Amino acid sequence: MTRPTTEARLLADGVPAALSLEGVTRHYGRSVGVDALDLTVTAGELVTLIGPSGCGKSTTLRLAVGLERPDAGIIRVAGKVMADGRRFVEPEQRRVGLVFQDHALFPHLTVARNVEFGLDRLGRSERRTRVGEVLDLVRLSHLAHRYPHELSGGEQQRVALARALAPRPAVVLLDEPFSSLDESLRAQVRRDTVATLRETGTTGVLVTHDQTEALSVGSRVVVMRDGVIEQADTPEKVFEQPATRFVASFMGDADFLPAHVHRALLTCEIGIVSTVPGWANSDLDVEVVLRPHEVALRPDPNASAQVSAIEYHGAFVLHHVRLASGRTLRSWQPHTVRHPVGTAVAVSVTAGTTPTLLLGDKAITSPPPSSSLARPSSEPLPLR
Ligand SMILES: Nc1ncnc2c1ncn2[C@@H]1O[C@H](COP(=O)(O)OP(=O)(O)OP(=O)(O)O)[C@@H](O)[C@H]1O
Repeated sequence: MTRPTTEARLLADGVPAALSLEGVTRHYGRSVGVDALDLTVTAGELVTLIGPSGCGKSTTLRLAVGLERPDAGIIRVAGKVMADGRRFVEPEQRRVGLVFQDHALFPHLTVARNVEFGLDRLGRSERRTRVGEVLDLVRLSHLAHRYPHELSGGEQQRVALARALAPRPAVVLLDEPFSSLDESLRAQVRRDTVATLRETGTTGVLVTHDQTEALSVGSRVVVMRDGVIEQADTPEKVFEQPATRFVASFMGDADFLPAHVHRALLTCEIGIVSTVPGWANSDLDVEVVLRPHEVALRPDPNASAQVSAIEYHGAFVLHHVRLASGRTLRSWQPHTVRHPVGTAVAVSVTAGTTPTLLLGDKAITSPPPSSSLARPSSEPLPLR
């Protein structure tokens, strides 16, 4: 990712970014926590942070909240420097709220006292008013006098959110806040949490392991790997236009086939995939990324591809198809369609698909100069 300029750390109307990390590095001996990380979260954004275990998600949160000191780089909250080579602001002075996976409520304090905990700078009546406001916000006023062990997991999570929001932080960091909840509760608590953050215009950074959660919750998705950001983009771009091979395979299922672009026509083992506008004069070997929802199947006794496995997922059935080359593609089919293992199938790409092309491990959107044909052709023929 390119380093943000000073301007990029400001919103158009001059409001500073809620959180920015510039060139932030934190190593632990020989292992990399984060490495020269640049991340800017604008006020009101809800960013999801995702990546494989050990990629530096928690380190990023710990640095932002002040539980870690960076080896290098600058961390700002609401435009103010929290950490750089000289300064280090303690966590309680940062205006950064934190919600943990295990909620981390004080077991000996009631709900109201838990929420009141970070409000010691307010007078008693202001504290009470604020506690009432945030408990109303998370719809828990009626449980204000209960203790954490008298609450469900979802209610505990709402108390943790209320406690984080009470001091009006510039940004709330949520470290896998739903992962201790069972699946049916998780979706509801997630919806409530996102609604509360949006309703209050709170800036949030949410760490998750769950690709669907990252895509559905975030206004922007940040994909990390080995302490660096691979791609930070809208959910649609991260899924539909992954910047790298890693992002393509980490954010959803993806298969890769050797392919060729010649005069804007993209072909691979299964035939013509699509046209590639703007590549009229190109001749280049690439790889094409195909996701299972983009792959269509039709039984055809003369076809060389065969269904090699099927997985029933409820609403959809995932078909694994072995191509003549021995490579495998996957295809989602509706639950009413099940081609038994061994069925010969014709494989094609569903209409309207604009697949990602890879050159090495990077996606390419325009033809490299080296791919140019000596003799230019006219524009590509449209596909029928
Ligand atoms: N206190 C520490 N001492 C040594 N190494 C650490 C320490 N904290 C983190 N690391 C290392 O830094 C890297 C990033 O860790 P981090 O906890 O940020 O990853 P993560 O993306 O949050 O992983 P997970 O998804 O498993 O929680 C890992 O290689 C980890 O082993």
